[in-house]
Amino acid sequence: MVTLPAASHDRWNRRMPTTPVIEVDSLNVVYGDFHAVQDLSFHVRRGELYALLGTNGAGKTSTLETVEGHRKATSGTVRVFGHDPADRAAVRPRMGIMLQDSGFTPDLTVAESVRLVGSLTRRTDEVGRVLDVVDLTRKADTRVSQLSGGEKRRLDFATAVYGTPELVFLDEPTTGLDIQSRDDLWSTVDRMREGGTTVVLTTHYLEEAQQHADRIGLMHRGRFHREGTVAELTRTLPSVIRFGLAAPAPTPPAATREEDGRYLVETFELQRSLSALLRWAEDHRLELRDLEAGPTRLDDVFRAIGS
Ligand SMILES: Nc1ncnc2c1ncn2[C@@H]1O[C@H](COP(=O)(O)OP(=O)(O)OP(=O)(O)O)[C@@H](O)[C@H]1O
Repeated sequence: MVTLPAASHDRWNRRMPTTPVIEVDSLNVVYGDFHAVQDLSFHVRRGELYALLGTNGAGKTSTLETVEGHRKATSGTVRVFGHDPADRAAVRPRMGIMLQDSGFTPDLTVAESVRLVGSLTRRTDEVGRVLDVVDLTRKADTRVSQLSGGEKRRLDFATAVYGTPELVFLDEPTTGLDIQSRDDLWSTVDRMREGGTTVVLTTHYLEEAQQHADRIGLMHRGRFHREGTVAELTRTLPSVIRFGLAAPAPTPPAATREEDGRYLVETFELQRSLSALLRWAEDHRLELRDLEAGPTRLDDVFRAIGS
């Protein structure tokens, strides 16, 4: 079971100054008679990694498109570096956006595509440096149409890396990447953050959000279901102990049987419940098979939505 990165909250409290890079206040996005984003407010501070997560159709894309300046708010205010994001000249050179598909022209080479990022964003960088960071140096002269899915994703990442912008949006950044490429991407993001870059992340890989985010906004049906640090989001749910028993065995105390025949103990006192269970197993000379014990994971917070 995953152990919570206890450092996350502390790290954020210790190191993050309070200057907001993104300020969203009472944002509403309405499509026809459908209210997709409802009175949403959140701030992202300089240097913070903020993960906007949520159920399908929760309104994440609508929110991000508004913050990125691609969509107009129906009402409410959005400020990026203190500017209206529609003021592209003021905002765009300072932010890098890694979309789910950047839509690079298939006939351009990788190097030409990266160069194009520079001229479109008006940020300065060395094409060679960017290719090196996203590990595409060997593919510099390859056409975009000939890249593998993972290589295309790394080229998408170049849009966020080019010129090391102050603010980076990563939309499902690691989808389609192998483990090595994922680790490399996160190392690059970590290095950018050490230099002060602010990151807004959306992902369906909750473990990545749990591991890397300072704070999480968890959306459901246009609103925040919860918002806070990973620890704050998971603290309100009990920790869990799961194990199996060789039949026949007496029912262990405080445990419920799950559909797969394993037992589940939910507790707000993990250490005490675990030692009670171990004593019980010892007394009955029973083996607790595939014993797992740990705090609530972000997955469990998601599963609790609507329940
Ligand atoms: N242009 C549009 N016209 C009408 N409805 C829209 C439009 N764009 C989005 N919606 C609706 O608004 C809601 C929020 O959509 P949005 O794409 O922002 O959600 P999301 O959280 O990004 O979802 P997912 O995780 O499924 O990508 C959905 O119910 C969607 O069908």
